[in-house]
Parts: sequence; structure tokens; C-alpha cells
Amino acid sequence: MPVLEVDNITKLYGESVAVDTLSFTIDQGETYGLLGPNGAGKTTAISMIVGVLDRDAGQVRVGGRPHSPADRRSKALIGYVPQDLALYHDISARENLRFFTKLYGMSRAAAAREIERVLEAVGLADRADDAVRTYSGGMARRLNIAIGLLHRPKLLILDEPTVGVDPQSRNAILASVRELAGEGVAILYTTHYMEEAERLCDRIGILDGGRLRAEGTRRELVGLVGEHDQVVFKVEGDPAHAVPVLEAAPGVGRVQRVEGEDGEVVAFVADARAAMTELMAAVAAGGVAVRSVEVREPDLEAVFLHLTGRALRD
Ligand SMILES: Nc1ncnc2c1ncn2[C@@H]1O[C@H](COP(=O)(O)OP(=O)(O)OP(=O)(O)O)[C@@H](O)[C@H]1O
Repeated sequence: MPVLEVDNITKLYGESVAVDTLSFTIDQGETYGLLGPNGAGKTTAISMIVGVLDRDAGQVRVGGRPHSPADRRSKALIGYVPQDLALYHDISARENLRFFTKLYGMSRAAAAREIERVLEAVGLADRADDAVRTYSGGMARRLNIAIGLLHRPKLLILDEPTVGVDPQSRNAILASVRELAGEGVAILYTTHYMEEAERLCDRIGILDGGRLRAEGTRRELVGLVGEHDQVVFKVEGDPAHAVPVLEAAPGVGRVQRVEGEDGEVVAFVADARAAMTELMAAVAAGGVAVRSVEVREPDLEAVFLHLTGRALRD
């Protein structure tokens, strides 16, 4: 049973549809990325899922039960880390966390244990007693994530957690997300960074104009484009000789000489990994001396362009 089931949620602002019949599910230990440009509807979708924003239509189930903010049982399963920070800047990270454990009504012993655990999880243990005002933006964001983890949620929802953070904090955030997923937490992660979605997420939903244009693993999404893997050969001598040899090789769709690149020839294949052994054998049999081989796969940028006709980064 999925930890999160989102079923046709919709939000209207006047005439405009911010989120349009959005559906997806997330399993235990799975990281699901909602990828879309600014204004795609990511924050609106998340706010409806968490329950801080009313839905105009649709259902959300968490842990198999219909979720509403009034339902304490399903609420206890969710850890929500919004874009806005909710921290006290004049006290330390540890004191901020202690405040939230009191809010959750945790016992002293449980609070002490959970505070250490979440500080470790986000890599802030060594700065835990410093005032938050001395933190970088990225460290403050990590503390915000720590707060979302205090009650051991089964579903962690992160709204663009790496926007405007330093590279060190960004890496720490990505590492903590991976570790939490490894412990079985289901993760909903929104981002407009293609590389993050590719690196982190098991499955990705591409959101644009409030609608889910496509979803799947990176490989499935890339397959939608119909664009092929590129196997780039650097060859000795005249590359023209390599062209007919590659064209005749099994699994090769099209062969192209790269403009300006001395001795570079590209073979387009459906699946480079599957085709590689036969391709190399054909090249050797054809007497082509290869200096190097590189595989380039189409990326999510190409997928977004294919689906929407626009670039992901405007
Ligand atoms: N309170 C509101 N009233 C009217 N329109 C809104 C409101 N909040 C959001 N919108 C509109 O809904 C659409 C989706 O916005 P949303 O903030 O969910 O996008 P997003 O993908 O999270 O983008 P961002 O990364 O910029 O936050 C946008 O067109 C936005 O202008």
C-alpha cells in the first residue's frame, strides 16, 4: 500500500487553474520528485496535500486513510518542510528543536534522543549550540528539515529545499534525503533543478501549468522523447571510414559525423548499454581503430522540451 495517494486534486484561483486533477502515489522508501518551472503549481499541490490549503476537488490518503489536517493520526505520519523558515534566530538549533518537542508533547527522554538523532541526520550536530543567527542560509534550511523529522514521519514533504543554499548544505540535504529514504521514509521532493531530480528521485512527475505531463523513472521519461542514446566514437584516421561500418552495425539507427570534432562519429542507438558489446565487435571487424568511446543519454531537459515545447530553465 502506498504511503501517499494523491487522487485528482485541483485548485482554482478565480478563472485560472493552479493545479489540475493531479494524481500520483509514493511507496515506502521511495523518493518522488515533482519537477517543474516556477509557477508550475508545486507549492500549491504540496499545500493541498499537507492540508494547509483547501482543495477544490480530489482526495489525499496518507497511510491508507483519508487525510485532513484535523485528523491527528494521518497528520502524525507527515513531516512537512515548507519553503519559508520558521525558526527562532536568537537561540541555538538545539533550543529551537527543544521548543518543537514541547509543542509535540514529547517526554524529556524522547525529546533528548530525537533531537540528537535529527541533528545528526542533517549534519548540524557540531553547530547545535550556536545561535541560529550565525548560520548560513543553507544551515538554517537544514535545521528546518530537522524540525520536520522530530516526530519520525513516514512521509517527508520538502518544498524546494535547496533553493538559494550553499553547495555544502545542498550536498548535506541531498545526502540526508537519501539516507531517510534508505530507512524507509517516503519522500515527496519538489524542485525546478533537473540535476537534483535526476540524482535523487526514484520516480519523477513533470508538472507544468498545474498538470502532470508525464511521470516515471528517469529512463522511462527519457524514453518518451524517442531520442536515442548517443555512442560517441573517437577514431584513428579518417572518420569517414567509420560511418558505413557503424551504419551496418546491429541496433544502430543513424550515424553522424560531428562538425569540427576531429575523428568523432556518433551512433544513435535505442539502448547504449544493451547494444555496446555488439557495436564494439562490429567496429573491430570493420577495421576501425577506436581511441575512445563515450555514451551520452538524453536528459530530462530534453523531455521537458519535448512535452511542453519550452525549456525548463527560462
Ligand atoms: N494565492 C494565490 N492567488 C492567485 N494565484 C495564485 C496564488 N498562489 C499561487 N497562484 C498561482 O498558481 C500558480 C502555481 O503557483 P505555485 O506557487 O504553486 O507554483 P510553484 O511551482 O510552486 O512555483 P514557485 O517555485 O515559483 O513557488 C501560479 O500561476 C501562481 O501565480
